[in-house]
Amino acid sequence: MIEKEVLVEVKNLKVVFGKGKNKFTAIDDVSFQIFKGETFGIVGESGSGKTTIGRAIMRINEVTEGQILYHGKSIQGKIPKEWDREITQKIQMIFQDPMASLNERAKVDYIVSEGLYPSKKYKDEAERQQKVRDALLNVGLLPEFSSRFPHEFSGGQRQRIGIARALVMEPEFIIADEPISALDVSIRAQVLNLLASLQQQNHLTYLFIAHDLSIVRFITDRTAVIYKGKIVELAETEKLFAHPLHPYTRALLSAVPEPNPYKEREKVVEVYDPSQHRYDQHPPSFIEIEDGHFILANEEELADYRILLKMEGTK
Ligand SMILES: Nc1ncnc2c1ncn2[C@@H]1O[C@H](COP(=O)(O)OP(=O)(O)OP(=O)(O)O)[C@@H](O)[C@H]1O
Repeated sequence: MIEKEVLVEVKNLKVVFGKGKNKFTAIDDVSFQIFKGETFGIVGESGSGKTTIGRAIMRINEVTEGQILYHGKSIQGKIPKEWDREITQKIQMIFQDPMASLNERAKVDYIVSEGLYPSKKYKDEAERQQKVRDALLNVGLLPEFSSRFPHEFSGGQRQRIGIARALVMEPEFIIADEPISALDVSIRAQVLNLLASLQQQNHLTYLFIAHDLSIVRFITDRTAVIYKGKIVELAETEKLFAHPLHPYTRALLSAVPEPNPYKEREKVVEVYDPSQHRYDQHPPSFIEIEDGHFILANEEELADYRILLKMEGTK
């Protein structure tokens, strides 16, 4: 087996918002690794905690318990200044809504440079401007656009500006939080293809957050399925789609429209009922059921899943 280099490791992450009666556990004991060069997907319905995980890695959301490691080193709490600067540069985020995430009063030049200014990654003004021009070109925009304001652009172009803002930092790891879901259906594929080619050119690693399974299937290598703050299943994307084990994953997948209209009629949409698990007496843990395939289950369920896997394997 090829040894995979772990770039990001999230260990037993817990994020709790609020205090006292308003306390809300948004992320509960979540663990996963992201390998260098891959696209790792997190998929789940609205409010399941996808963005909270991304924001915890970006150090926007505070970690209540657990650890986040980058290249094996902690990125939380009190860390050396040099390391802080390095991860601020290397980890970038692309946001969901390009209409809301760009400063309307600033020109593109300033928006794209925002991360550059404190990073000291350029020696003079000419070099900074050159970096902005290169970033714009890399995302398929004209360098002259740097003197315009966000309102002069379409949704797709604005998202390209958001991508340029991340790219100009020469990142290694990009968290893309539903980067195309706010865009017109007609331009989604262009932006996805742009992200894919930038990954190739710049050897990037992506954490791709989405609720749309067909996009996840298209772009990710491995996928984690999240339900109410817990990852219920994680596997190579093709495997997950071919042999989903957890009832929540099965329900999610059963709701995806089939490309073949004749097959659609035969398809049974499964409904997930969380009360089917008897976790009061036998709590679950996140277990590797086969190589690289993890599932949230207790002992009893695990035995059932093993049988299911064997049956699917012999089909
Ligand atoms: N700063 C906060 N304070 C209190 N609750 C929060 C905060 N941020 C997020 N939450 C709550 O945590 C839960 C998870 O939110 P999160 O945004 O991570 O979900 P999501 O899966 O990304 O959903 P969406 O697809 O709608 O963005 C939600 O119930 C949300 O209301």
